Amino acid sequence: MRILEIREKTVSIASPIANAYIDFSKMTCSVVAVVTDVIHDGKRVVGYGFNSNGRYGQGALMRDRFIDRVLEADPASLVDEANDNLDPFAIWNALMTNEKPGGHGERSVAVGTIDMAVWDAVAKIAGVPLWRLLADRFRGGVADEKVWVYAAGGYYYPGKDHGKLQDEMRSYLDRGYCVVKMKIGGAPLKQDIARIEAVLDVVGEGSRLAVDANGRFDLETAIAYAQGLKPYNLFWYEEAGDPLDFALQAELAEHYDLPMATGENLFSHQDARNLLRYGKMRPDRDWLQFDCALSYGLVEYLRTLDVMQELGWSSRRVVPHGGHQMSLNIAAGLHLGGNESYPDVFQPFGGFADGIAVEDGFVSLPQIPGVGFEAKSALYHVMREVAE
Ligand SMILES: O=C([O-])CC(=O)C(=O)O
Ligand SMILES: [Mg+2]
Repeated sequence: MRILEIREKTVSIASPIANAYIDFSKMTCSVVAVVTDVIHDGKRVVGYGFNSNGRYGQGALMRDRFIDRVLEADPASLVDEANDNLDPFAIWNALMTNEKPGGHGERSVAVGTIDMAVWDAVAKIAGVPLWRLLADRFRGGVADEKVWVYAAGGYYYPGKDHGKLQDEMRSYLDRGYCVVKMKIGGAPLKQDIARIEAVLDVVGEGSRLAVDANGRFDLETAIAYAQGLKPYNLFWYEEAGDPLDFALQAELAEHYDLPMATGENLFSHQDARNLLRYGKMRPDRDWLQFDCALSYGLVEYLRTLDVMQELGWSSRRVVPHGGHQMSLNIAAGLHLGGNESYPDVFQPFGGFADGIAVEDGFVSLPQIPGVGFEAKSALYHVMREVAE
């Protein structure tokens, strides 16, 4: 059993939307195909992956060094004999050969995307959905049958008035979501408060609305927003300050005792550990948003979950960023708290399998082998082209 080829194609996910920090007018995303020599039911097993929005395509890094390290490794060293399958941990070690620690930069995105495709292949070779494989290998066979999801959107874009923002949020509720998320920090506080009130008119209660500042604020602004947001009792206040400014996060906790969330831009278990050690995040109410596709993949995610456990955090406090099916599988198989969803933006990479409806804020899982990409036809169409 061996990997024959790893292909990458960078595709556009450009759109006119903006958060408080970036616009997505030139956003791209890597799609990866890991082609194996395994034939199942007359068909070659190919694993697929893609990186989450917000970081750009990583084809150059993959071609410069990561892909060759896997292809040049002794194929026997990449096989897990006990499970008669490819070994994602050995493949991860091959990917990271001659990489120094620290300075995680964006190589974690390149590795995370390839790792996603490896796990897709591994679950396909095993003939089971990835969430089932993860529950069997790491959680004594117990998987969640459904996963809580929230609808992320509420971006800034030209001409988006309160009416359009309200229509967007109403359409998420109509599609079965109970909690929605909107951007803040791209307009002055007063205007953002008016946007929040407009959305609350639609969703009803603050407990059904999360807000995301995308790391825009300095401490003073973060505190001013905290004070402005407090009366609304929101679901969470996300990424107020720079993702690596743990002192800001810790200080903000002195001014805001309601739930906060962060972590989507921490790309390693060491960075996650620093957040939990120094950021004064509170395990009884705060949320962590580490995204495997950006942070060295599932092999590293298992380490991050271990770090959380060591520091007294339940895995139920993680709701990953990225709105992708890989995290949905991890959420169900490894007992996370839920998953982000982008019902409308970042298509065809956002959203879940065709025909799986959101009911009372929960989705069920695809039953096909692998991550489930083949059950989302618009996405699979893009992926298949990379393998062909
Ligand atoms: O706008 C973005 O970069 C995405 C984001 O922060 C999120 O989904 O939480
Ligand atoms: Mg965010």
